[in-house]
Amino acid sequence: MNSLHMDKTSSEHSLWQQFRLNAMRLIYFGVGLVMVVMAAFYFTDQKFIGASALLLTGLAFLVAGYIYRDKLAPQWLNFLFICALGLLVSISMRQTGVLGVYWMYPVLAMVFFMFDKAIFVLVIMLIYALFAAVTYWFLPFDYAWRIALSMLVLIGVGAVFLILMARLQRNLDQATATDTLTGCYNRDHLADLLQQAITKAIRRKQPLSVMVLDLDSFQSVNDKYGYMFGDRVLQETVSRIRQTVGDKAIIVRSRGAEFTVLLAGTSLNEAAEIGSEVLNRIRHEPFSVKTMMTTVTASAGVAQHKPGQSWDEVLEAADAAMGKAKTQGRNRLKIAQ
Ligand SMILES: Nc1nc2c(ncn2[C@@H]2O[C@H](COP(=O)(O)OP(=O)(O)OP(=O)(O)O)[C@@H](O)[C@H]2O)c(=O)[nH]1
Repeated sequence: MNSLHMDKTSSEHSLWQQFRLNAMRLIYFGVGLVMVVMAAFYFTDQKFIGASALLLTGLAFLVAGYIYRDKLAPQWLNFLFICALGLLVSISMRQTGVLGVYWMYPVLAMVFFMFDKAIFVLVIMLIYALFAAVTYWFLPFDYAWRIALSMLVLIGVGAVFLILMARLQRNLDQATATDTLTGCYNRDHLADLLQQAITKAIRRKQPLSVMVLDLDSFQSVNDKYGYMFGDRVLQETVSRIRQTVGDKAIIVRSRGAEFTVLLAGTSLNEAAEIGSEVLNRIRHEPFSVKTMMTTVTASAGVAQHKPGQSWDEVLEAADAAMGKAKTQGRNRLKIAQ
């Protein structure tokens, strides 16, 4: 039966979010250290105002790096940091001319890691507009247009990188969501899928039922005919479930020979009918591979999501009904009350 410890959503495991977290740690500590070192140079040159500005910003980065070493910092804080860096680079351009340009590129690159998708485009456009304007004001036009163009190239490369990362994440999600033997979803995604199905059902004011189905005495099938034969039985079971519930229903392999089926738009009575049909398809048609053939039965439990119920409560209800079917002799369906 299900053990209900699947509470982390897939987005928390997102490769890109992990990557961002590591990159941000590096950025906070790296930028902080560089600024403190530069502040020391400015102090020795007796440029006290510049040195203080660098020191304060550098310390702010180091403190943020310490506070947000395990989680992403809020977007407003990153926005403040980017504004501060933008300002410092602009002042540096004004004072040192073309030498200040060198700092523009790392600042632009940081924006790619600092902001969520929703506001990233806005921030990168703002910071690009600022740097393009500053370059135009403080440098000859011949320099300015080349620098503005090279910054655009950097942004373009960064954008391609982001798109490739998103694609990689999508492929990875797909691969990790699928059970390689049967092609259904694997149990890691059960919590997310069920939660999404509940949210959708509430929004559409439609019923949602859950069926938990477990093959009976599957160990003896493995023992008698071998693991490979058992594998074929599992694959064939999924195909028989699919023939009954259709392509759109979500089937999750929740354990060895146990499947959880999410039946959107389906009332408890309809779910019971569907469940009985699936059990019939399994029990009446023998499973065969080459010369080996056997009949298999299954036990199932169905439950309908009730208002206010959480995903694990409805799953537990269907699971308990399936457990009852097992204890009452297997090869039957039970309805959760
Ligand atoms: N062939 C095959 N067997 C598997 C796989 N994963 C788990 N199993 C087997 O599935 C069986 C599951 O057994 P259980 O559900 O615990 O018990 P059961 O023998 O089915 O008995 P009941 O569930 O009580 O009716 C175990 O023997 C596992 O070795 C798999 O990927 N392929």
